[in-house]
Amino acid sequence: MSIKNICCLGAGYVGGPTCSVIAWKCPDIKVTVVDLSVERIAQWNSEKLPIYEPLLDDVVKECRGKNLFFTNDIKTAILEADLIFISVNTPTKTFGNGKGRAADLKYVEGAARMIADIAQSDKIVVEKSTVPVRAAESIQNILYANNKPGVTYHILSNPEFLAEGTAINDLLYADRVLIGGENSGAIEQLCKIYEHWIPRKNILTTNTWSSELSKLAANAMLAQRVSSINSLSAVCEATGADVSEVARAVGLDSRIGSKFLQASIGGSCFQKDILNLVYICECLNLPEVAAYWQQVIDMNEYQKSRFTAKVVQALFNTVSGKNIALLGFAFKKNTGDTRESPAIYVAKTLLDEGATLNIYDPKVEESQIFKDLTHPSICESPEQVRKTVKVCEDAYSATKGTHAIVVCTEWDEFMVLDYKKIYDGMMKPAFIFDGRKILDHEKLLEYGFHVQTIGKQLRKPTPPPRMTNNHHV
Ligand SMILES: NC(=O)C1=CN([C@@H]2O[C@H](COP(=O)(O)OP(=O)(O)OC[C@H]3O[C@@H](n4cnc5c(N)ncnc54)[C@H](O)[C@@H]3O)[C@@H](O)[C@H]2O)C=CC1
Ligand SMILES: O=C(O)[C@H]1O[C@H](OP(=O)(O)OP(=O)(O)OC[C@H]2O[C@@H](n3ccc(=O)[nH]c3=O)[C@H](O)[C@@H]2O)[C@H](O)[C@@H](O)[C@@H]1O
Repeated sequence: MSIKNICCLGAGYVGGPTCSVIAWKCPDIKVTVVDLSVERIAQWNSEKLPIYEPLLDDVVKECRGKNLFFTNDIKTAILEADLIFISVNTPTKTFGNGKGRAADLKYVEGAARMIADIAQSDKIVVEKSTVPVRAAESIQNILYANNKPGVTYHILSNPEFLAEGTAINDLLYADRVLIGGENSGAIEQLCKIYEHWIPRKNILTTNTWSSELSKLAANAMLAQRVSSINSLSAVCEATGADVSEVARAVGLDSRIGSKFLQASIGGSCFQKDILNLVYICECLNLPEVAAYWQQVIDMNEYQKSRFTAKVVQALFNTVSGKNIALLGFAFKKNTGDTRESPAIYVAKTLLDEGATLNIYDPKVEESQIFKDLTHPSICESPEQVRKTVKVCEDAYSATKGTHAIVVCTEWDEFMVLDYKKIYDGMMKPAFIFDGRKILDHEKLLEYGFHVQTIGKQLRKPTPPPRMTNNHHV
């Protein structure tokens, strides 16, 4: 038997792009993506997709209505499917045991219960969400606790390694696809799907627990590199070394490699997975291992707070009553996702210090910015946030009349702005804080900006020419 019908539970940043690519590459397979959210499914069926991801629109347009469907009819989709991906969210728990660290598996459990309630025939159930090691065991227990006679489930782990902003390319040209499981027949069926476009040598099969742990390990090691270079950026600022030069020199060692060595104001999505890894290590009574990975998270937090403290300090230790422009709100370029975005931290700190903010991001909706900044964990007074934050249409209107600019996301368009024009429209002295190291700092200094960035000391701006008698007309 080969797979003819796929259902994906969860139409998010993973379920949507992954299933769109599967549908595109496997025209003989019907792919149905379902979600509990009526609004999200309506967006997937509209002209404006619920997530921004380069190339995604093209792939969806190519397949939607042919062999790719988005629906809230979860029941029919599960009944028809031979294979079901669980791609639901696994956020950090906000309550009870493991609060603030453990992954909240309620959505995974909910998905497993739905399958158990609805399924009438054999299913391959594929865990695509990022989960703690041995989560597949819990899924299996739920499925078999409600077992109907004659229905067999095979549970596989198939973690996703795509990064937002490059999801389609990551899916099309994956370094590897990882499939963990115990049933060789089920593994083979999933391999066959990927083999439509991924060379067999790049499809790795392991036992279930190795697969689950490899996902957390990959994210932990990526995060560790970012934390390592960020820690060195502080040393650079204190010594006169330049972190970009250090990263280049270090990265040319083929054992180290040059990717993922970009110092910045701090990372994102990683955080929930490393927190989860730390929690698992503690539960396994491995405190030294837990402390090791905790330090990776702590360094990320330190980087955010260090950068924001520098902003306040440079602005004469007070931002109260000052108007500051935040360029970028997404956690990285080419996505509208703001989950764990360092911009939220920067905005919160500046608002707490009494600043007013103008925020501009090319892809984050105004409603999302206010949702993030008025979240109870961020602010006590949503009214106050609404009074002190303005979401702007473009970078020029956001920066006009402000005392300072903070670049929070590395959007390409921020590199090519007319900074002379921006400087002229700002209060003086005009400050710019490049949290992503994307701007031409020497040019900015020439225009008269006070410039600060990560991992590099910059000289003072050239002072304006002194007035002499010759200048009087
Ligand atoms: N965002 C990313 O770049 C990556 C995320 N992951 C992992 O993939 C998983 C999903 O992440 P995202 O897609 O970003 O989350 P998301 O929050 O964008 O999407 C999850 C969707 O699942 C839906 N959902 C929850 N319970 C459901 C149920 N029982 N039936 C149907 N739909 C249900 C939610 O309504 C939501 O729309 C997480 O475990 C995440 O850690 C893995 C690799 C990359
Ligand atoms: O499991 C996940 O959620 C995904 O997490 C990351 O993907 P993502 O968070 O989308 O984006 P990254 O490109 O990894 O960036 C994460 C953060 O680190 C920052 N970063 C990244 C690289 C770098 O060199 N420096 C740096 O500061 C980015 O700006 C961003 O804020 C991983 O790269 C994916 O492989 C993984 O599938």
